[in-house]
Amino acid sequence: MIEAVGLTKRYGAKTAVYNLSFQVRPGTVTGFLGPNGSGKSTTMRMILGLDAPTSGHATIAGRPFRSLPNAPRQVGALLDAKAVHGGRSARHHLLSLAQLSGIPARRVDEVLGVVGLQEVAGRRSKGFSLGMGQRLGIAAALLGDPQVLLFDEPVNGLDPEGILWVRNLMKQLAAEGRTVFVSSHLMSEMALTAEHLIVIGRGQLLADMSVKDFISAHSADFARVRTPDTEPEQREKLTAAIGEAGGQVTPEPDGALRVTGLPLPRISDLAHGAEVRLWELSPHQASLEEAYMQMTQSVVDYRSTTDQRAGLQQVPAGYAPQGYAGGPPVAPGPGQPNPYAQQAPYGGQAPGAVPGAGHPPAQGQGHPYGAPASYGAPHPYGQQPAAPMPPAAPAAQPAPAAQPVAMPMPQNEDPR
Ligand SMILES: Nc1ncnc2c1ncn2[C@@H]1O[C@H](COP(=O)(O)OP(=O)(O)OP(=O)(O)O)[C@@H](O)[C@H]1O
Repeated sequence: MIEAVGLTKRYGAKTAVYNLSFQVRPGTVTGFLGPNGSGKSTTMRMILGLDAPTSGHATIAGRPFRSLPNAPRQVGALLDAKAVHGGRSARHHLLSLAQLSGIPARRVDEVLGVVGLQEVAGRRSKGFSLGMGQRLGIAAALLGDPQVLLFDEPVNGLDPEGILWVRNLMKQLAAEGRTVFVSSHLMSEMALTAEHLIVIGRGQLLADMSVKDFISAHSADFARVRTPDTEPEQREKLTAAIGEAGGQVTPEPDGALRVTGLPLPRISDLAHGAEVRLWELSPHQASLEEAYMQMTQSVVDYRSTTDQRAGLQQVPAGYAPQGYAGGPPVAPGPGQPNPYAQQAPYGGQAPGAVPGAGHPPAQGQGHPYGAPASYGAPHPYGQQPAAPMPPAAPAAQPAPAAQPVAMPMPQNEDPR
């Protein structure tokens, strides 16, 4: 189990984490959510003894990380996939970690197989893609077969197959009774992977509860209603009837109506009474993403503004068709000179060009990781769901936040 008690971290005037208390229990995947800069990585660093708390403490299995005997055999972590010596091959990177922790060398090939990197194990990791680096980081976390695992955005850069694999890996690790604490910004993925959530905003606890409870506590169920597309007056009649009956109607992008505040049979009766035909009337539960957005909208620090393209609205005559309203220059009208005439089309392929080194393999060719053992065949971390976990208590108060930082791996590197 991981436990944080009154964890607080200040960097000068900036409070990154404030009075954070929670437990991450074994046997379930616990998602760690929060907007950019909310303190997730800082919290994980404090749990792993990489940052000292300003006050409060964090323990793993009842002890601070730094006083755990042979910590790499008890705790595995992926914090920053780039924190590897780029000149070292994947195998050598893992071998050096194994040697430092007294882990047998044969375990290296096991974890290379689990993450699907056997084919590139001899390649220097500096040539690895983002996703390959993530896989190497996950391999390092699994090396000591630890009971407690922390993953900071493990699916970052992974392809859909890799994302599915990580999801199943996390669930399997939890089903084996391990403690799995994983941060992610991908809400749809979290909804499929985690059973329990710890949500923070501006360094403070916003929620500590099951995914199911979180969704029902922070969003409303709704009905989707669709009237015949060809008869907009039917839609208007139904909207009016629902409004008069106290329901709230929001148009959906696809033309349907989202109705809250009325049960489905009542909506059906109202439609019948207004002589409106229905093409759809279906119950819906809000997604984790909707619930998360609802809860965290007041603690988001970094918001985009509309791109006004100041000073770029006026495109020189002859460079844009009428009605052009910003964006990159476009092709000239007929009879006008084309300033890009000598350039190859963007993204296009010059006549006679052939794919060179670095192009992805064509369909049917081997995967660059050549990973039958991990991609297709069953591996030790299969597909069983994790066991459920009871909810714990929430708490909260606001505090400031700023820029995210890169994190080193909790291990000794040996740069050559
Ligand atoms: N070493 C540091 N010095 C100063 N400020 C820091 C340091 N590390 C983190 N911070 C600040 O602490 C806050 C929390 O950062 P942290 O990286 O923990 O957030 P996060 O939730 O992991 O963000 P993201 O989701 O973007 O990765 C940010 O405001 C960040 O700028």
